[in-house]
Amino acid sequence: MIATPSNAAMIELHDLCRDFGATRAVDHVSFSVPRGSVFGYIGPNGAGKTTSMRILATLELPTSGDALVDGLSSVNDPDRVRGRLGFMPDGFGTYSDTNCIEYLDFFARSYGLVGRNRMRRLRYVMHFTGLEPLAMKPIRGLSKGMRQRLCLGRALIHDPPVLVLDEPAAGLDPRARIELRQIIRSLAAEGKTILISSHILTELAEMCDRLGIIERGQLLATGSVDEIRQNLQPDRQVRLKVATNVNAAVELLSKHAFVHSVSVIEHTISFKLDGTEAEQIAVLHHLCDARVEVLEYSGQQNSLEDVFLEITQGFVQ
Ligand SMILES: Nc1ncnc2c1ncn2[C@@H]1O[C@H](COP(=O)(O)OP(=O)(O)OP(=O)(O)O)[C@@H](O)[C@H]1O
Repeated sequence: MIATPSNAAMIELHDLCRDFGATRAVDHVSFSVPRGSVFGYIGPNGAGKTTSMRILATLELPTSGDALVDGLSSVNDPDRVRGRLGFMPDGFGTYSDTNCIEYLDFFARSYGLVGRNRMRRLRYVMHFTGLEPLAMKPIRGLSKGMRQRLCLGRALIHDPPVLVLDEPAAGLDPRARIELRQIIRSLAAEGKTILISSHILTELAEMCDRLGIIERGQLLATGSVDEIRQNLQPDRQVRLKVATNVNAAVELLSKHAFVHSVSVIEHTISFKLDGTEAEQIAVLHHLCDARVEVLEYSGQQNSLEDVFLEITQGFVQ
């Protein structure tokens, strides 16, 4: 068997389209996710996240384009894709009378795990998800957070290299959300490649290496949080508060070609910088060298909510 290179793309969407009648749910979407990284798929209701994830998970066929897992087409090679991918859907199954261990064992058997290997995987997944104390508890008695852990356990049971998680943080309380973030990061550290969706950018920003923002089936932006923010807001807004001599500070700032839109209110000067972070630091050095008494010097960025609102337009389909 030829080993996949360590930085190879484990998830690839190639010009993926899916129509439902007149609705184009996924509209020429392409992106890739390298091994061991976490890609956040963010978009409002009806954006096309679930449809693209279901295509990757072989539960839906694309109208055109392809979705690859570890280089295998989910259209042409669905059986081998299923062996390499764990899917956590946004809804739970209908097995509420079974207990946790029975539920996981059912899926372990469905994936063809047998003998010691099955028991080993069951033990590992119960331990990893923290469900050991609840092994015998019926699913209907589980909290939302514990159900999500069980559903993640089900996606992990056959030890797939790729995980596709559809809104796993939905409805979780803050503690459960932090725990989920830790679980996701430790899975990525183990080398798993993860595609995870949400409506909310702030919910995923910290746990993802890269993000894709989708609306009405179209991918509107991709990159790290900083890249997306930088593309949207190339100018840095800086706020400077000085103890004395505001005019000297303003004069000094105006000597920098990349400083513009300077405004002053009492001892506070606001300006825009179209330079890099290093240039922002150079401006501060210049002020200090000229003995301007700086009380505050801070760069201001759009909040993640602002970034999301700026990219999306609020269309729902
Ligand atoms: N089986 C289907 N039949 C008809 N239309 C569908 C079907 N599945 C999805 N759609 C439509 O495709 C579009 C994308 O839906 P999808 O569920 O992929 O979005 P989503 O981003 O996952 O939304 P949500 O966050 O609300 O789950 C929506 O307009 C939806 O109504």
